[in-house]
Amino acid sequence: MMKLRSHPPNWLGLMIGNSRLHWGKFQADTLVETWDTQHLNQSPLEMGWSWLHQISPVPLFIASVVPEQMQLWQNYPQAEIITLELLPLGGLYPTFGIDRGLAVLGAGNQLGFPILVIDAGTALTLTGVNQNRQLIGGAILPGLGLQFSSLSNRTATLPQVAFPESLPQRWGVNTSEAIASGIIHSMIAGLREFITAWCQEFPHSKISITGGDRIPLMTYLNSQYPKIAALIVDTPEAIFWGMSAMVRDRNLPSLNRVSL
Ligand SMILES: Nc1ncnc2c1ncn2[C@@H]1O[C@H](COP(=O)(O)OP(=O)(O)OP(=O)(O)O)[C@@H](O)[C@H]1O
Ligand SMILES: CC(C)(CO)[C@@H](O)C(=O)NCCC(=O)O
Ligand SMILES: [K+]
Repeated sequence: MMKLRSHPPNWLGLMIGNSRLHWGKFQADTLVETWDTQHLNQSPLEMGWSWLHQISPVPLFIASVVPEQMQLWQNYPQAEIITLELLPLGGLYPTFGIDRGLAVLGAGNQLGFPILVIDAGTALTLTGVNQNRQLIGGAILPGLGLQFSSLSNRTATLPQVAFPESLPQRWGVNTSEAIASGIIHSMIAGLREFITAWCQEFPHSKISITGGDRIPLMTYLNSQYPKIAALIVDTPEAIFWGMSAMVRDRNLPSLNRVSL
C-alpha cells in the first residue's frame, strides 16, 4: 500500500552528530523547537527519559554519523531511520555523511539550487550541489574547536585557547594569540578560496552556513572578508529542513528492522 505523503501530526527529528545530539520538534511540517543534548551512554528506555515518555508515542526520525549512538535507539518503538540511499540527490558516494546530505537538501529546498553548504561542526564540511541536485563534491577538515583542542592535546606546552570574541590580529605576540591567529586566519582564508572557486563555477549559487561554530566563524569572516561573508545565509536549521522533506516524501524503514 502507498504511504500517504504527509507528515505525522507531531514528531521528533534527531541528528546524531559527532559531539552531541541535535533535536527538532515538529508539528506536521513546522519546526517548533530545536535543542541539543549530550550523547547517551545507555539506551533511552533504560534511562527512562521522562520527557520522551510524556510525549510518547511520538514518531522519531533519526539520522546519524555515529553508528554506536544509533544502536542505542534500536528498541525505541517508533523510530525510523533516514538513510543515504533515500536522499533525493544524485552522485552521492557510499560513505557520504547523511548530515551533509540533509543540510544541503534542506538549504537547497529553502534557498534554491545550486547551493554550497558550510557545516561548521566538530568537522567543518563544505558540500556543493548543482541545479540538477547532483553532488559536485566537497571538503572535510577539522572544525575550529577540534583544531584548537588537537593542537593543545598533541603538544607538550601549547595551552587550550578559547575562541576569541573578535578576529585576532594576524601577527600574534604571545602563544595564545599566535594559536588563535594561525587557526582562524587559515580557516577563513581557506573558506574564501573555496567560496570564490565555487562562485566561479556557479555564479548564481546560494551559500549557507550551519553548525555549532557558525557564529564565531561568521564574526571572523565578516571582519576580514565582508564581501564573502555577505554572500552567506545563516541556516542553523538546514538539517531539520532536510529531515522534514524526507519525512514527508519517503517510505523510511523502521530502525528496529534494519541491521546497523
Ligand atoms: N554545548 C556544546 N557542546 C559541544 N559543542 C558546542 C557546544 N556549544 C557550542 N559548541 C560548538 O559546536 C561545535 C560542534 O558543532 P556541532 O554541535 O554542530 O557539531 P556536531 O553536529 O556534534 O558534530 P558534526 O557536525 O561534526 O558531526 C564545537 O566545535 C563547539 O565549539
Ligand atoms: C564529515 C562528518 C564527520 C561531518 O559531520 C560527517 O559528515 C561524516 O562522517 N561524513 C562521512 C564522510 C564523507 O562525508 O565523505
Ligand atoms: K555537522
